[in-house]
Amino acid sequence: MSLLTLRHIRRAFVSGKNNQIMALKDISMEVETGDYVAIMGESGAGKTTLLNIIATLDQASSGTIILNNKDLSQLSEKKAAKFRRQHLGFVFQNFNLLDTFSNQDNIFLPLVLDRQPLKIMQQRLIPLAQQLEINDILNRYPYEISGGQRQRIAAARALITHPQLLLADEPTGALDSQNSQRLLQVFDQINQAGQTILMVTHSAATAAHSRRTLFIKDGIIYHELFRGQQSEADYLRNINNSLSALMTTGGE
Ligand SMILES: Nc1ncnc2c1ncn2[C@@H]1O[C@H](COP(=O)(O)OP(=O)(O)OP(=O)(O)O)[C@@H](O)[C@H]1O
Repeated sequence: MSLLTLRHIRRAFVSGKNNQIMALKDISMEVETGDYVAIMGESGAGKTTLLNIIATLDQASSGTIILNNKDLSQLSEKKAAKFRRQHLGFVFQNFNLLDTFSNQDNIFLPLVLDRQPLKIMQQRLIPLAQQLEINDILNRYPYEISGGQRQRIAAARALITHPQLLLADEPTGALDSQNSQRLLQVFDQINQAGQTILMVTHSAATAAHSRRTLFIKDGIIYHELFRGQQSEADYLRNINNSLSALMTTGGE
């Protein structure tokens, strides 16, 4: 079943006097429930713009975006905020945790904003804390823990709402390889358990955990790779080959 549908998404930015930048030119794509999609492309290709539009943090200049039969192009800012909280989970490169809240309170925040009872929050935290190995640091503060631990707290905050779609923008960008692997193993596990994931990354090794990779160039989807039955190593090699072709040829 298609969870997310984008049709002819365009996004223009005006910079300076009469200078228009077409960050997204014509993006159409579908994401099925249970899919794990990586989005790659050079700096300035339009990846973050695309993710922000899917996240309802930005609006397309034209085109439609439908998540679970709901047209997101028409949402007011207030409705979009509620929609984000209830249906989307976010993991960012820089964690975006609040230093004045304990790690546990950071994780609870989306449910607090949604006025969920404490009992529900505590029940949902138990399996997540175990899976993400964060039990020992729940009562500490974000500034008292390592980058890898911070990203696992951020992942718990994203997942505690049981989002229909997990959106990740460079989730391993600030992590060393060991912590990247640890986070990606969790992503693998939750995807195998049915969580749909859409992730922007510069890292081919990170993208090699996905089920398919979309390559964006100059605001369009330029190429797509499916993992299928390939080993992670073969998929990684193909992603690297596609990236080289993307950067050197500049065309088909
Ligand atoms: N608010 C904005 N105002 C003007 N131009 C913008 C704005 N945001 C993005 N752009 C332009 O849109 C294009 C796409 O930017 P975007 O941030 O989506 O690229 P990206 O692929 O995520 O790049 P990176 O990998 O460097 O993060 C770029 O040319 C960028 O300069």
